[in-house]
Amino acid sequence: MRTAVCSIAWVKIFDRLKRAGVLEQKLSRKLVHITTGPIFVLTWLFFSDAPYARFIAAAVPCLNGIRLLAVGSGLISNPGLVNSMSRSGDKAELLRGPLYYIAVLAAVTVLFWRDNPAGAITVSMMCGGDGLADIVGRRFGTGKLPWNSNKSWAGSAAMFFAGMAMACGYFWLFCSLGYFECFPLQLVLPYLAVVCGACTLVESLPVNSWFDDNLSVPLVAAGVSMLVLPLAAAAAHGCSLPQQQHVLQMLHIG
Ligand SMILES: Nc1ccn([C@@H]2O[C@H](COP(=O)(O)OP(=O)(O)OP(=O)(O)O)[C@@H](O)[C@H]2O)c(=O)n1
Ligand SMILES: C/C(=C\CO)CCC[C@H](C)CCC[C@H](C)CCCC(C)C
Repeated sequence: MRTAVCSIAWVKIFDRLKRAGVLEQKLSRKLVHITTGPIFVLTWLFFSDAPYARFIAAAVPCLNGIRLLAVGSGLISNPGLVNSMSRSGDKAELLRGPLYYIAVLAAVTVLFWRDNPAGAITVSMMCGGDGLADIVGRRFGTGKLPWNSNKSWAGSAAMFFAGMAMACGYFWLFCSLGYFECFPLQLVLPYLAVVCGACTLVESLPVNSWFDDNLSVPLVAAGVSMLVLPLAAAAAHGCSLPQQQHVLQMLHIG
């Protein structure tokens, strides 16, 4: 309940800052994008160990989703929310990017929760990575990517390193709190780099008009994490490359 109230208050704070002229619309929207997901992941730490805790936590994005559905479809009028969450001021936009974002938060909460790093990695790439790509790319993105003139090397580099830094932070935090097995960070880093690299590549493709970044990036982050994290675990337990391939075969991937 407290988290649900805080989520509304958090979005309102950015709306006020935008109205006061402290933040411009695009930046305010991106800061909401960058901060809400990662703060929500931190609230997971306040839940009990009960098996149903993840479902209670997932109620927060679900309630926000119902609110977006109601406003986006015109059932409820909330011009403030429409202005701060949409690019063009069109309420129907709430039913795309922002709704996908919330659906991803609900899905990773239920599917991965605190015991699978894939969840925190997915949120890191969708929020920290994709969000910073926009902020850095718009300001310093003069060198454009050869395969997409809308995206830049600076934006993609920011996405890769910001996503990776955030994922490492969560990895360290969740390990120190005993939610998943601690491996040396230098061992996990190459595997994490594969996940972040794949997400960065997908985000850079010129497919955004029909495949929203808030869907493509999390899908790739979760999928590749599930593929490489067992390998990282196997390597941490001293398995050789052939043994790691055996892990893949056991997962029906090799
Ligand atoms: N790898 C990237 C990603 C983004 N950008 C910059 O950030 C802007 C917005 O990118 P993006 O978020 O993909 O665009 P939209 O989907 O239109 O915006 P939003 O995510 O806010 O919906 C781009 O035009 C570009 O200037 C960039 O330079 N390099
Ligand atoms: C603008 C957004 C995405 C477009 O790319 C982000 C939309 C954010 C939502 C409207 C609010 C989401 C709230 C979270 C589910 C919970 C946050 C909890 C917390 C305590 C801040």
